[in-house]
Amino acid sequence: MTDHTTSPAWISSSGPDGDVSYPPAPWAMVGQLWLSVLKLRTGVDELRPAGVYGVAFVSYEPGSPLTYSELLVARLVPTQQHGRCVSITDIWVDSPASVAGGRELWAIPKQLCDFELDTSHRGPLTSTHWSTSLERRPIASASFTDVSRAMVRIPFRGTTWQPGIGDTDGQDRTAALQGSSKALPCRGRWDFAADGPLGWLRGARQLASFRQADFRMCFG
Ligand SMILES: CC(=O)CC(=O)O
Repeated sequence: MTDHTTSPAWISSSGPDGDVSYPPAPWAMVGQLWLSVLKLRTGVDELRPAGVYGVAFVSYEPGSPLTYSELLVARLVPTQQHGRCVSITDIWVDSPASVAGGRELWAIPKQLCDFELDTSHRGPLTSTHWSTSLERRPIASASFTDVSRAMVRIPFRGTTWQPGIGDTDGQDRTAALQGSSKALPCRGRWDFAADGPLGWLRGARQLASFRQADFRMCFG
């Protein structure tokens, strides 16, 4: 994890994990993303109803203003102003600056956890294993094999909508995202710890997985 905090334009914050500074919006990020789409039969609460969810591991790499790992769960929600938006229900990163920036700029409810990432290449094939834990207790792990690096770059765009949180004084926030990546379906297998914060996804049916290799994204 590398936080570059020298620019005076960065925003200082006494975030939930101590004093940090983070870049102003938008964030121009580069990295790697692995996403699986799951169908949850039984809702958990108002924010997590039955339906289709995306669960992803992301590595924001050098070239990004903040570098960190991320685990997120999101679903599509209808909004009046922006149509269907991505809404993140659960998210962890390993950068206190990213926690503060995500929460204060966009109401993204980031928390901290620990990550392990292991990636290896054989020819065009990439094999990847991710795991996460919170105070040594597992949250989720996943393994993927993909050939996305061999794909041509294709554009993507979207909008996130987040319900208000304390860090935004209860105000909803939206953020535009757009970029490009080398994206293809891949093989993915997830395990959610039964007694962890994503245990509610254990029974969800996995529908498909995708890898976005070498993405470039402008967020916010
Ligand atoms: C730029 C971002 O905040 C994206 C994320 O970390 O989810």
